[in-house]
Amino acid sequence: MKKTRQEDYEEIIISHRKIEEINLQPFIAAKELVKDFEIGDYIVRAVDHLSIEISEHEYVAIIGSSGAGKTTLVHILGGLETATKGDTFISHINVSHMEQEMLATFRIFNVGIVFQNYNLISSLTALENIMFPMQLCGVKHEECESRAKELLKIIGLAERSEHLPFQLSAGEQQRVAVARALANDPPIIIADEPTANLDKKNAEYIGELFENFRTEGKTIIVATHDEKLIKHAHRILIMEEGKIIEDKRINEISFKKENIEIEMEQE
Ligand SMILES: Nc1ncnc2c1ncn2[C@@H]1O[C@H](COP(=O)(O)OP(=O)(O)OP(=O)(O)O)[C@@H](O)[C@H]1O
Repeated sequence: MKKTRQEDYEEIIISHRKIEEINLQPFIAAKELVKDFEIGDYIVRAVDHLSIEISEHEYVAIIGSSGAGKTTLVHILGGLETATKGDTFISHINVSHMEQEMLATFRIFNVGIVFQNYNLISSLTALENIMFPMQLCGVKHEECESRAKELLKIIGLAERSEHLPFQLSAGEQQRVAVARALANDPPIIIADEPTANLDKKNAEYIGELFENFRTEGKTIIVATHDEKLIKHAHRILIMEEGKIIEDKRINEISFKKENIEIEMEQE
């Protein structure tokens, strides 16, 4: 359906502001999502008529076997990917039909993203990588630098600000990526297997950082197999073949958590 000029205008306003500032609570909802990938004549259905609601300040871990659709779902919920069918609402704003450029702007203010492979810009130092999202938002250089330095301190890498990604270990690179995700202080953090390439100590550290962000009020959605992240979650979604087959709040699962850990260790 063609949008009216007013709707276009509202989208532009919304995409350039933080959802908190327009007085809407961070809240994510997906309705009847379907995501198909077409490879020639072959269609892979990665997400299959999936609906979910996530409240603000929830820490949600999405688990499930390889190919279950976790990455695809996290990407759609974070506005990184669009669904083939269905709607995604971030704080009541339907982002499913937003134009790519606007969606990118909306994301940069509202969603911090952490990838498995860090995705740092190799020619920029740790400090510059963290400054980058703020620069995209038009924040003044001094302000970007001071916030980036503050974030480097939080992640314990204040001394490494001038180092390029290749001069940092995997764990350090991921910490920089986490700091970058926080640069614009977004209300939502999404992460896709953020500890997959890290050793136990670094994975624990990322788990603790996420736990801190949760207590600060961020909404966190993480696709993971890692118990060190899952143990901090309020809610666990188990996916299979593009569907959520179990949706458990932490108080329901606390006594069953060991089972989940055992299952995962056996994988
Ligand atoms: N870009 C793509 N093109 C084609 N098929 C894709 C694409 N991305 C994902 N898929 C397919 O969609 C399904 C779900 O993939 P997805 O990466 O979301 O699963 P996952 O649960 O995250 O798996 P893993 O734990 O191995 O990362 C898989 O069958 C995968 O092959």
